[in-house]
Amino acid sequence: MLKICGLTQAPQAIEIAKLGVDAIGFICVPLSPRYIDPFKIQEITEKLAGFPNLLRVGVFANLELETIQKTVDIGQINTIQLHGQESPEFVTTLRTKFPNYTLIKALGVKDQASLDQAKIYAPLVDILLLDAYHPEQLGGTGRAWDWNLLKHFRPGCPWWLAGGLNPDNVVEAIRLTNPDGIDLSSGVELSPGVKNLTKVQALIQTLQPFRP
Ligand SMILES: O=C(O)c1ccccc1N[C@@H]1O[C@H](COP(=O)(O)O)[C@@H](O)[C@H]1O
Repeated sequence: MLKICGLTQAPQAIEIAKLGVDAIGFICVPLSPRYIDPFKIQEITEKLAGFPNLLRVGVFANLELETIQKTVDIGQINTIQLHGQESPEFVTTLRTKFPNYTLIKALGVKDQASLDQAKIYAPLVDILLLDAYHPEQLGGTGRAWDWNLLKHFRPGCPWWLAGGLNPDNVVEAIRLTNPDGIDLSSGVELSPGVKNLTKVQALIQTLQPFRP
C-alpha cells in the first residue's frame, strides 16, 4: 500500500490518484503547515469519485470526537488516522462510532518501549503506522529514523512505515523492515502542502517491483 500525505490541492490529488496510489492524506491538525479545512477537503474528495478504491485519509492529532465526526462528514473521508497521544480507550470509542471506516493509529517510535506500546493498539485498529519520534512535532518531520528497530516487528495487524521516506531511501527501508504499506509526505514535496509530482512519479517507478 502506498499513501501520499499532506495534500491541499485538487489538481494534485487527481494527478496523484491517477498515478495509482492506494491512499491520499489530508492533515486536519490546525497547527500543521499542511492543515486543510473540512470544506477544502470536500472540494477535493468530490473530484475523486472516479477512484472508488482510494483511501481518503483524514489525519487527526489529539482532537475531540466531535471535530473528527464533523471533518469526516463534511470532507467525505473514509479513513481516520490518529497521529497524537490518543489513548486505547479513545481509539476504542472511535472504533465504535466509525465501524465501517478504516482506522489507523500512528505512533512515533523512540525505542523498543514505543513498539511495545504500539502493540497495545494492534487489536483496536485496522492499521498501525510507525513514524519518526520528534519531541516537538507530531508528524511530517521529514526525519528518517532507526528502522533496524523494526526488523522483527510483527504486531499482529497490518502496519505501515512513515518518517523521512523519499524516492532515494524507500527501497532500503522496505528491504529492512518489510512493511505492509508506506506513507510519505515531505519526501515528495516542493513546500508544505504542495507535492512534487516529478518525485511522486519517480517514487512509483522505484516501487514497481514491490507493488502488485
Ligand atoms: O504532515 C504533517 O504536517 C503532520 C502533522 C501532524 C501529524 C501528522 C503529520 N504528518 C504525518 O507524518 C508522516 C510522514 O511525514 P514525513 O514523510 O516524514 O514528512 C505521515 O504519516 C503524515 O501523515
